[in-house]
Amino acid sequence: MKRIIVQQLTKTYGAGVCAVDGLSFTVHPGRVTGFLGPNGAGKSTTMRLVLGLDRPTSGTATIEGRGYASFRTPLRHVGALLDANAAHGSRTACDHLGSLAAANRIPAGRVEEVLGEVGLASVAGRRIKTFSLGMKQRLGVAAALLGDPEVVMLDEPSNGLDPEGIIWIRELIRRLARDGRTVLVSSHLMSETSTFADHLIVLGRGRLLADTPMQTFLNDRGAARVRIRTTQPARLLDALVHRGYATVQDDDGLIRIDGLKAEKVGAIATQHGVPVLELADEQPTLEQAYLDLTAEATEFVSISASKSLEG
Ligand SMILES: Nc1ncnc2c1ncn2[C@@H]1O[C@H](COP(=O)(O)OP(=O)(O)OP(=O)(O)O)[C@@H](O)[C@H]1O
Repeated sequence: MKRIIVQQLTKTYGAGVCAVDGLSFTVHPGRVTGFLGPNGAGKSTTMRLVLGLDRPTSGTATIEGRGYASFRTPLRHVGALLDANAAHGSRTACDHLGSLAAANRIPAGRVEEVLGEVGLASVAGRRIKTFSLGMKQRLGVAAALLGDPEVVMLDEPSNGLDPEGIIWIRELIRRLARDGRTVLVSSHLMSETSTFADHLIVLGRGRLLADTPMQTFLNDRGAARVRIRTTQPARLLDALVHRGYATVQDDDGLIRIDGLKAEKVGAIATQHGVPVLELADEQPTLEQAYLDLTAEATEFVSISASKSLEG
């Protein structure tokens, strides 16, 4: 299977905007690579450069060394969903996919197959302009899958999807990787990315901030945290605060302690004769780890967020 290889990629728009700045990374087959970064970090620009929709100012973005434009039937090698609104609204879903299939020497029967796969079989003859955003997203995914490509790139694929659609796209993404394909998926939704990504590439202001397995990213960035539930929270809180640990108590009596492991908290509880109902180390969330990494690289922070950063 082919890799996406980005080497020293730079894209400057007009006089001042450096959307992508000396970027190098490789997206490998057989796993899902989550592509993360704040608004304006350069994710879409990078994907557009891989697809030959824009020319790099310098550097290269290739499929195993070959530029996208050099493929005579590109959809049989690379499938991508970038903009769900890109399809002509006056065409039917079937016509739209049919013309893509013809241009890429893909058997016409494949159109019906992918429409079924994305759940649009019953609206195949409807004009695309009558589709909801979620339906357009599904059609974009159908176009990406049409040529049974080895490489799949999806930009915000769950945009506009209902809860059932979100589960569907997650499973589809996982399956594409299990098939051995090279899968790059951008998203702003951290909780969702953590359900499908094996590996992460994080951009900030056009530069590479991280290129790492997701579990390593979580372990390296997330602080240790324990949660404990007891019948005597006040007594335990007393003992913990006395030792100088930061604690937070939820309304339902659950206590969270930063910077400690469950073993240590259990020992303190035992020492003070506090009965324990629940005790566990908490896995750091992708959101915490990501915010920690990107705090300094965020181009568009809200006014309240920037005030709290200054404070
Ligand atoms: N055609 C263009 N002309 C001028 N500037 C552009 C153009 N396309 C993108 N940019 C700028 O390049 C930077 C990167 O944009 P890009 O859309 O790649 O970021 P992104 O990470 O995909 O953001 P988002 O998460 O908001 O989709 C931004 O500052 C953006 O304004």
